[in-house]
Amino acid sequence: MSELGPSPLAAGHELPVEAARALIAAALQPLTDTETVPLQQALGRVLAVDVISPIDVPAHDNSAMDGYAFRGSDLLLEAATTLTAVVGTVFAGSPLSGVLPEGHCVRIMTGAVMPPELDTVVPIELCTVEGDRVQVQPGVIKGGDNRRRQGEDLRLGLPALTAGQRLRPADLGLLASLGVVGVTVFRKLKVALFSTGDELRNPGEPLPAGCIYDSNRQSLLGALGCLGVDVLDLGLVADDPVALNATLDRALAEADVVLTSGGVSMGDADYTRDLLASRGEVGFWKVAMRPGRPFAFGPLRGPDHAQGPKPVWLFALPGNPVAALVTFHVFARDGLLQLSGARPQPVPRLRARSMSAIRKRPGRSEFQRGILEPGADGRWQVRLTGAQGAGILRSMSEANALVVLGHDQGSVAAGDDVDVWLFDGLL
Ligand SMILES: Nc1nc2c(c(=O)[nH]1)N[C@H]1C(S)=C(S)[C@@H](COP(=O)(O)OP(=O)(O)OC[C@H]3O[C@@H](n4cnc5c(N)ncnc54)[C@H](O)[C@@H]3O)O[C@H]1N2
Ligand code: MOO
Repeated sequence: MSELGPSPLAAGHELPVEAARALIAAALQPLTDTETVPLQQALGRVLAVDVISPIDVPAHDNSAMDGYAFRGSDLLLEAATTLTAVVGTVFAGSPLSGVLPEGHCVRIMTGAVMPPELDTVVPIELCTVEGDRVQVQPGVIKGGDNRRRQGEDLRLGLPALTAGQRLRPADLGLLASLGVVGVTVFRKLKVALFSTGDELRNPGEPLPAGCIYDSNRQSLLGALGCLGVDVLDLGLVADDPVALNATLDRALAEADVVLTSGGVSMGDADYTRDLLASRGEVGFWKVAMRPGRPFAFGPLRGPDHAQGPKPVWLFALPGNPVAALVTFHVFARDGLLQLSGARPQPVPRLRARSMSAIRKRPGRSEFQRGILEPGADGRWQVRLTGAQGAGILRSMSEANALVVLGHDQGSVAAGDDVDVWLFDGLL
C-alpha cells in the first residue's frame, strides 16, 4: 500500500476526475522553507507569514475631491447659501498648520490632509467662487461627504495580507502603501521537466521520417511560467532505461517535482512506466476523462532518499499534446500551487450557451476546447474549436476556455448551457 492508500484502480474501473483531484490534494504537503525578497521580485510569490499593517492607510483623514473643505454643520445652515471666507489652500503633502477660525473654509486638493476642524469637502464644480469667498447651494452635499477616513483602507495592527496569498500586482501596491520593502515568501518550487519518446526532436533539429518536434515541453514550460515556479529543463529523454534513470537521478537530487509527458500508457517502448514504478510509489491511473485518460502521480524517492523526509512528487502527463495540457490544468496546476504554499485558487468557471450540439456519453468527463465570447444578447456563448482529437494542438491554441462536460452528463443540444473553465493567460 502506498502513501496514497490502496490503488484507486484496484477494481479496474476508471477514476472520476474529482476523485483523482482529491487524491492529489490529500497527498501533497506544502513547502516550508522561506526567504525574504524585495517587493520588486515578489510578483507571483506566495506569502509565508501574515503582513501586519505598521501604519494606518491613509494615515490621516484627507480629501477625496478638489474643492473646498467646510464644517458639515455649517453647510446645513441657511447660512450656507451665503458666502464663506476662504482662509487658505491645502495641498497634498502639505498639511495646514494653525487653528481655523469658525465659519471659515479652505481650498483643498484631492489627497490633502483635512484640517481637523473640517469634515466635509464640496467639489469645486458645485461651488460658486467670488474673490476669496465661496458659496454652496444647500442640499447638494451632506456633512462628512468626500472625506476619506484615516485607516479606511488598512488599519494599524491588523493583517493586510495573510500567509498563502499569491502576490498579484494590486498586492504589491498594497504592500508598498504600507511602506513595506521586502516580504517573507515560500521559496520557489523547483520543477524538473522532461519529455520522453524516441520520436521527439527539438525545434531547430532535422526531422527524420517518423519523428515529430517536441511540443509538450514548450507548452508545459509556458504553463509553469504562468505559475512562477523554477524550472529545471531536462530536455528530451529517449525511451531507454539508462537515460531515463540518469535523468531521474538528477531530477530527484535537484527538484521538488518531476513533470513528464509521454510513456504513461501501454506502448511497448513505454519504459517510463516501469521505471517510474520501480523508483517510487507511483499510481498509474486511468482517469474517466477525455482527453487525458492515462495519468500517473505519486512520490518518488532517489537512492539517497530511501528514508528521506521529503518525497519528490511525480506528475506524469499523457503524451498527446492536448491531453498533456488539459491534465496539467486539471491536476498539476492546483497541485503545484498547493506545494508552493498558496491557498486554493480555483480557475474561473462560468456557464455559457453552447453554440453547437456536442455528443457525449455519461461516465466520463470531457474537456473540449472552446472560444468563449459574448453573444448578441450579451450572454456568454461558447463554440468548439473544430476537430477535438487529443493530438490536435490547434484546438487548444485557438481556444480561450475549456468546455467541461461533467462525469454524469450526456449529450448537449445547441443552445443548452454548459460549464466553461477559463484558461486565457494560464495555458
Ligand atoms: N492500448 C492503449 N493505447 C493507448 C491508450 C490506452 O489506454 N490503451 N491511451 C491512449 C491515450 S488516451 C493517450 S493520451 C496516449 C498516452 O500515451 P503515452 O502517455 O504513453 O504517450 P506516448 O505513447 O509516448 O505518446 C502519445 C502520443 O503523443 C505524442 N507525443 C508524446 N510526447 C510528445 C511531445 N513531447 N510533444 C509532442 N507530441 C508528443 C506521441 O508521438 C504520440 O503520438 O496513449 C493512447 N494509447
Ligand atoms: O485521453 Mo488521451 O489523453 O485522449 O489523448
